[in-house]
Amino acid sequence: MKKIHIVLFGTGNVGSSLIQQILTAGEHLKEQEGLELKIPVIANSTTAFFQKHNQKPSWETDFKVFGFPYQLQDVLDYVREQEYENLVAVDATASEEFVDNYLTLVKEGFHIVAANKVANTRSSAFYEELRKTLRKNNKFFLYETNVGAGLPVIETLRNFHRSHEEVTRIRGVFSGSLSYIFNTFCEEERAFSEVLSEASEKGFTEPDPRVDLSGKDVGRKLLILGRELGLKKELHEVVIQDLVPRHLNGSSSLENFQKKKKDLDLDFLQLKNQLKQDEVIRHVGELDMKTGKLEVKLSREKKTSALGSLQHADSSFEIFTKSYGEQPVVIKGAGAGAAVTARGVLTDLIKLAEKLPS
Ligand SMILES: NC(=O)c1ccc[n+]([C@@H]2O[C@H](COP(=O)([O-])OP(=O)(O)OC[C@H]3O[C@@H](n4cnc5c(N)ncnc54)[C@H](OP(=O)(O)O)[C@@H]3O)[C@@H](O)[C@H]2O)c1
Ligand SMILES: N[C@@H](CCO)C(=O)O
Repeated sequence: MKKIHIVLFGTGNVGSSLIQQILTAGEHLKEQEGLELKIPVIANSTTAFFQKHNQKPSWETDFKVFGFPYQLQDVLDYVREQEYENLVAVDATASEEFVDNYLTLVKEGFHIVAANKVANTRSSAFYEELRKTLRKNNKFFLYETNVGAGLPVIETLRNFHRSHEEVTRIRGVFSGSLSYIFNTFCEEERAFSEVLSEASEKGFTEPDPRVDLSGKDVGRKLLILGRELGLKKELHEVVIQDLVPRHLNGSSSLENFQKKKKDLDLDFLQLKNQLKQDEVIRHVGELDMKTGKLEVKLSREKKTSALGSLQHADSSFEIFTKSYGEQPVVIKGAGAGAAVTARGVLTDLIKLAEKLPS
């Protein structure tokens, strides 16, 4: 039986669903994959919990009762002392700062599986250094859920790139939360801020929903896909339509934004009122490999079009390549949500295990 030891950072929507899915899939993984996934350490931003035995369904209570304030070094010391084999750090945070730990984690013997998009969208220098450090230490970094949650977008693109298939363009609705927000807002007579709150409650938005509304989250996804295809770009080069009013942007607090988010309602209502009867608003990302342009913007689409007819929190990625010609390869489905994202992380863990010795 192959054993993987997971140190989980982040116990929010994605992290907690992942624990539940690993617990539920435990016997199946042992029987079908010959794989045992253990989670000896669970941590959020302030508290860590060292599980002396395997994880239990009661992990949340244990986390509250036995969790303690920690530094990363405490975790590193603990896992070294336990001599765990096949260590994996799962980054289910949205933290910019946590990514500062990646190089240390790799040097300390961890593979990394990340839902967090930050590492892949920092400077090219960091992007390269991380990959160099991974190679030098024979470690793997998997991050399928960085784009399209559980949808196999990165894997598909990587397969095209590896087989020398020329990807010319990718267009689509890259954001699950903004898909839900505009699908609902255009369909129903409700205030924009109300729909935004609902998307957050359903776990579709980033912890700070302005990361979605500002277009930064989709900008990141475009950059991640572009870099997979060999494009040398930085996040600041993505052309982004920012939907956050200036007085509520990153220089004001999240609390202030939550208090005043009704300020968004009038502008979006006016936008909706300008639509023709057969039109809807969609939040669209475009990556043009020929010009190297990456763009995030709102677009008026026909209700009957592929993007106009999207439902729920569905994303849709239209991938144009040389061999497929005018007809794109389309990957479509839930683009956000704890369950689908956690399933994508779990799939990455299984793929990682296949690469490791027994
Ligand atoms: N939700 C989705 O549909 C979806 C889809 C694809 C990818 N993702 C990505 O998945 C990640 C998590 O999303 P989420 O919805 O689960 O967010 P969330 O519910 O806000 O959870 C974030 C978790 O990260 C923890 N955290 C923050 N900083 C940390 C640090 N420095 N060290 C350890 N833990 C830290 C938080 O702990 P505290 O409570 O202590 O702050 C919290 O437990 C994000 O990067 C997001 O982009 C999400
Ligand atoms: N906030 C992101 C989560 C998935 O990355 C979205 O709405 O698409």
